[in-house]
Amino acid sequence: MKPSVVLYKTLPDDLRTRLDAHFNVTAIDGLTPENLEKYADAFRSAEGILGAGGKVDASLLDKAPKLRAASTVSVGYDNFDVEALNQRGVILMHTPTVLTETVADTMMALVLASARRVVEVAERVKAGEWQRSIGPDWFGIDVHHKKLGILGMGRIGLALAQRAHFGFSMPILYNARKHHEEAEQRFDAQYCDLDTLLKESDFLCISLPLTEQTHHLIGRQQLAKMKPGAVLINAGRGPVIDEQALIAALKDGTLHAAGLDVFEQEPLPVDSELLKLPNVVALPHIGSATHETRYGMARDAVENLIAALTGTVDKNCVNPQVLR
Ligand SMILES: NC(=O)c1ccc[n+]([C@@H]2O[C@H](COP(=O)([O-])OP(=O)(O)OC[C@H]3O[C@@H](n4cnc5c(N)ncnc54)[C@H](O)[C@@H]3O)[C@@H](O)[C@H]2O)c1
Ligand SMILES: O=C(O)[C@H](O)CO
Repeated sequence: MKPSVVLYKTLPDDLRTRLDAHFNVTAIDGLTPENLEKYADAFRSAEGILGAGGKVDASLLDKAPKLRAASTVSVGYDNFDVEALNQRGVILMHTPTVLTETVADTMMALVLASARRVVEVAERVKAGEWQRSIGPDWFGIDVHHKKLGILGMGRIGLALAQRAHFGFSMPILYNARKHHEEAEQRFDAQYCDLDTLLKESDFLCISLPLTEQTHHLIGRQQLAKMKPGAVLINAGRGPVIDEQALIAALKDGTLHAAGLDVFEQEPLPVDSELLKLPNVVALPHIGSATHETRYGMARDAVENLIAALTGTVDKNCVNPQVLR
């Protein structure tokens, strides 16, 4: 008999067909409390779950006693209680690598848009304000040759460093849990502590995961240490930055601008102060959102679940210790 799985994200037709060939699939539209109750039988018999978003914690796992594998269509897995998965021997699979270059493109787009005020001035053109040659009130700041600080030199940080080094002649500074030899050798990236990164970066780009250690890592004190007129970019996870402290730093001119793909609350509430600030470029968590990359992530998530439940896991596993 095919293993039962709960699918909580819509897949492209060919990937759904592939999933159906391996599993008895119950498709639901998200891990809402209502769906957990409505599809209680499906969760009770599920050996696998596949989807994106929603909390997977002990209370959900208690409803799925047969669960052996969870496959997320994302690289970030801060919405999973990994400790609870480990205790129950559940493998967690994710989709690193396939999205790395696309997310680095998004970060570079945020760097350029924030520095050159692309969104703000384009809106002014649409509003009919371009009536004569523009003056300094439309100008931005240069990107090329400025210092780019990367907080979180992992897969995405490295791909961003490549773009900044070769494309924009930017010196690279970085902070991470350990030295990144490839970044140092290929892009002449210099490791430094967080304080130095804050003080010296013209552009501080965050590509960190959300963990207990990174939650509000950037708060009032850290923002105060940043170079006057610096630009802050975040495409890691929203709660890495204390959003109220960021709003204050943008309002009092400590920062030139911010380019944000992620927020403490998503979707960003429409009454957020951030949306009232002209020096904020706010994107709706589109880091990996291209047709090609979102398809690749869904494909990898399907293959990950097939490997975890019916084959051999040799990559993309968050907690390989469970397999031993
Ligand atoms: N905006 C988006 O759509 C989007 C898309 C993909 C990933 N992300 C986010 O980006 C994160 C990074 O992805 P990745 O593939 O580069 O991951 P990765 O694991 O390759 O890199 C993470 C880096 O962060 C560093 N790090 C972790 N904790 C740290 C700490 N306390 N202090 C300093 N450095 C620390 C690690 O050393 C590593 O260098 C994901 O976890 C996810 O949250 C966002
Ligand atoms: O972690 C990721 O893959 C992206 O943020 C999408 O959730």
